[in-house]
Amino acid sequence: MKIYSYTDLTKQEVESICLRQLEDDVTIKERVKTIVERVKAEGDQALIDYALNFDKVNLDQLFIDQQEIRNIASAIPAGAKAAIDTAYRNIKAFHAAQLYREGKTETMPGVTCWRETRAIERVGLYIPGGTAVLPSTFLMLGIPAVLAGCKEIVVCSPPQKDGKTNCYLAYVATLLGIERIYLAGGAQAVAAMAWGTASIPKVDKIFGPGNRYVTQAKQLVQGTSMTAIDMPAGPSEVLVLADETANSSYIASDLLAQAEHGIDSQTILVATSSKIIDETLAEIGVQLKALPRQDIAAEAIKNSYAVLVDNLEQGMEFSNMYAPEHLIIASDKFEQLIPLISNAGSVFLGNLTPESAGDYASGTNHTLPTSGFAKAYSGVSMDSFVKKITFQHITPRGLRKIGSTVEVLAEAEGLEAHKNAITIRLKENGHQ
Ligand SMILES: NC(=O)c1ccc[n+]([C@@H]2O[C@H](COP(=O)([O-])OP(=O)(O)OC[C@H]3O[C@@H](n4cnc5c(N)ncnc54)[C@H](O)[C@@H]3O)[C@@H](O)[C@H]2O)c1
Ligand SMILES: N[C@H](CO)Cc1c[nH]c[nH+]1
Ligand SMILES: [Zn+2]
Repeated sequence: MKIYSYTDLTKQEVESICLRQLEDDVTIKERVKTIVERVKAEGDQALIDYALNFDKVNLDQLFIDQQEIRNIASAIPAGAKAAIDTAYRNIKAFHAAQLYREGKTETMPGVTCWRETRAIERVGLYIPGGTAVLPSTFLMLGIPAVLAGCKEIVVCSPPQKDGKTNCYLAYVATLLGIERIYLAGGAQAVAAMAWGTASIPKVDKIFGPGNRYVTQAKQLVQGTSMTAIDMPAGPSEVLVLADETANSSYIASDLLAQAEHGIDSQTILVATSSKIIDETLAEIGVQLKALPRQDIAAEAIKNSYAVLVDNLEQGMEFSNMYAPEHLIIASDKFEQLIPLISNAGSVFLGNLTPESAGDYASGTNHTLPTSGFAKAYSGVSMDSFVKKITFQHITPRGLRKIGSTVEVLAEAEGLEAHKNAITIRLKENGHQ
């Protein structure tokens, strides 16, 4: 882990840290373009070939059906079933609370405007399954999709070694009432959902996190097919902002939790003293040894940073520039920092609030913007699965009230037909 002093960094150095530019980004872009083009041209056959190539699985069918999902789900251990049930309830409660009906506004007497919500009809959920299968992501995407009332929910996840999916994912499918899981991963799954293949239906919007291939593919299909995406939700990131009230063992555990996702995870420690940084690095060394995925985590930590700041406010200034997917404020003084947060995907307050709680079970969504996109995007929520359609209605009184305003503005823009759409109505209704 490289250690910097914030005050010694030049503006360019800060910008370069915030860029998270990884060396082979260009190669990934080219590889993804080839994969996407091939799926578009060859459909299912390309998916079968890529499953063999990347996932080392020979597939004779690209999905598992409801009966098979039920069979696989029945093997889930009781403890895991109970934990998934609890997470399901909490995530559902938090998302259901986001469902509210807006009122109507009378902008002028007789001119009424309002919005109504409609579900996006066909949604595609990508559930990562490369280095780890993530049933938690299935909950995070499936619960709001079902609550929103999406008619068709297409689920893709990489095939596992036995050419199927695991019991945790299958159990979540039964909870959500999803009857089919498509066995496709990576950029090829994203391309399949964007254009459709003989087996996998085309969708209107693709959701879900994934590695750099998945994230790049989502960004590519967004610009080239009639498919929207939730946001770029790539390799996991955490920024821990710590002061002397923090516990270095906890900080180390939070950094390692995201580091174990993949070697390109970004784990940043911003601390108000070098003592915290030194103690955390020592703790990381100790805790790493006990991790089954220590090689992955060690590599991610090696590529990460610690930044020494003068105080928490300066730390927030850096954090806002970095715009982390997850921000943990490891300080008892978190209350006073909340108003200073302008860019972050999801925030974890105080020393007893680990990111893992939000990753799995507290209720908030863990599908969040990475790579600095937290400056402009929100994480997945109920809003992601719906469109808001505006409506308006004008009465005779309203027409009289608003008529001349529209006529004058249309004339100012030189758009006579626009003006006439008002004038003709005013005349017919005897007002001019
Ligand atoms: N931002 C978020 O909200 C969020 C949430 C959860 C997970 N994540 C991230 O999701 C990622 C999951 O990654 P993963 O790899 O475990 O699973 P994944 O499902 O995203 O990717 C696996 C697929 O990648 C493809 N692939 C692998 N190597 C390839 C290569 N050399 N060329 C082309 N394609 C290749 C394969 O098709 C494979 O099936 C992690 O980086 C994790 O940090 C992010
Ligand atoms: N930390 C991930 C989001 O970046 C979500 C996750 C799923 N499982 C464990 N963690
Ligand atoms: Zn995580």
